Amino acid sequence: MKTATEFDTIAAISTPPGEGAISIVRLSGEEAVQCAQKIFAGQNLQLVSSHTINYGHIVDPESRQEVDEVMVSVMRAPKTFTREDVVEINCHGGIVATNRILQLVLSNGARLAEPGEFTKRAFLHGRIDLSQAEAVMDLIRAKTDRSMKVALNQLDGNLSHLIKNLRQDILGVLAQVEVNIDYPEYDDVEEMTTRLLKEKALEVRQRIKQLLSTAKQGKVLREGLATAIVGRPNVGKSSLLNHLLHEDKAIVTDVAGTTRDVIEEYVNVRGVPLKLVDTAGIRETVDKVEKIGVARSKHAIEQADLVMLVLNGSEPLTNEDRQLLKLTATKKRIVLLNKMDLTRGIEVAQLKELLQPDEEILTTSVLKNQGLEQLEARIAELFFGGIENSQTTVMVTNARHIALLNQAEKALTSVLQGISAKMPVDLIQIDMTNCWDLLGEITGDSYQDELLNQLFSQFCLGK
Ligand SMILES: Nc1nc2c(c(=O)[nH]1)N(C=O)[C@@H](CNc1ccc(C(=O)N[C@@H](CCC(=O)O)C(=O)O)cc1)CN2
Ligand SMILES: Nc1nc2c(ncn2[C@@H]2O[C@H](COP(=O)(O)OP(=O)(O)OP(=O)(O)O)[C@@H](O)[C@H]2O)c(=O)[nH]1
Ligand SMILES: [Mg+2]
Repeated sequence: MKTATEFDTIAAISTPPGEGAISIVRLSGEEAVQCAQKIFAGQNLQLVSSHTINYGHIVDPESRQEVDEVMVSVMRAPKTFTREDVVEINCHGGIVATNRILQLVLSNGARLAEPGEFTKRAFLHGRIDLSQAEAVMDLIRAKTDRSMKVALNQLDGNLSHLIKNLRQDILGVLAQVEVNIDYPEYDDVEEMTTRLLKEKALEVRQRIKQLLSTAKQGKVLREGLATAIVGRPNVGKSSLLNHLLHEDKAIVTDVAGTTRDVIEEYVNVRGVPLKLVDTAGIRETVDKVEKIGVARSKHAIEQADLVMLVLNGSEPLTNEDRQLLKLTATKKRIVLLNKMDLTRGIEVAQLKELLQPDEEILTTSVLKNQGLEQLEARIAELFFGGIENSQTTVMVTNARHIALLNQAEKALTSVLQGISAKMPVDLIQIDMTNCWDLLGEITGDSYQDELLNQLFSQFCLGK
């Protein structure tokens, strides 16, 4: 068998598997048009203008059997997704027709594309850089409008521009340092040179730190804000979870201690991705199973980005409530007075003394569906209040980028340490150059084949 190369004409089904209105079999490479022409009855695809879509039929050249009625797009290099000749066969979306067309293409000069190979070619041919290629995948996987915007922003090259500018700056300084060393014009050239390096290292490190701070927000966008619903037994925690989920996921009864284990669910509240964790009510308990649940609730509080502390508004504050208030005091939290449909039994003034001075209390009745709009608004406010507008700011969301930025930051710290320790300039230069290299790995200005293989293998087939 011939080994696969980056020069082969590749083909894959680019639409999701299964039944659909239309499916696309995509080809890319030098022989894409010729290959499609062999199985196409209609216009001569080798003669049609580029970027046209052409009606016709797919015919098996061996059996002369008609396979499907199709529309075929012909897009010639270089203005294409891969910068190679691209042909897209738009067929009827059945599994059989689509697979047969793929088989025909494969027996007429194309080989099956590896996952992500189309996008890999777009990268190898310089249409997009590595961070943009990674954004393509993020875009497909995006679960909310917000994370979609962040990915699109990265696909548009905004992170790339930022990184490229930083690298340009570093390169400028490195060049200046070379000149100073080779042609010392002044006596204090040594001092001038280190000052230059120091200024630039500080400036770039500041910008890297700023980028890294967006990573935290990005993690929330991707993974959801870990939100623990806590409170003593029977206050309505599971009812609240069910309300936010719009389904009866957790068992709700009037028996205290109903929830025994931690329940985790993902919801989207006004564009905020929440990873909701319903916990067992916390109280001093003798029941062994419940005890374990309580320990897990405490753990859930520790892990949470946000805590919703539910109190029963119809009863006086208990010791458990006070303990929970204490346990969650340092957390970002929303305090809910639930069961407001019943007569009020809680002393609000007393409760207020246990809260932060500016902390609001939300009154709700999950049973009567009251006060829950305000809760949703509060969640959105807490979340977006801490997040900069991602349409204008670049956000770093990718683990590989974060790791490289952290390393680049360390390299700059070494530069600064070297300067304070009065190390020779050429040693300091090494750290600075290292930083330049590390940043280059984000955009793929320098990369190893192994990385490419690993990255693109995570893509969908046909992408
Ligand atoms: N049918 C179809 N739809 C698709 C894609 C595709 O490949 N085929 N895409 C793929 O995933 C996405 C669109 N992305 C694309 C990005 C660049 C180019 C492209 O041809 N770029 C050229 C020329 C641009 C121009 O004409 O101005 C270039 O950048 O040189 C095409 C598609 C989503 N929709
Ligand atoms: N009157 C009133 N009853 C409510 C309200 N919210 C929940 N309940 C009721 O309170 C009882 C307990 O609700 P759950 O949601 O199971 O409470 P929980 O906090 O999950 O309880 P545990 O799992 O035992 O810790 C159920 O009978 C609910 O219908 C409310 O706003 N008003
Ligand atoms: Mg419960």
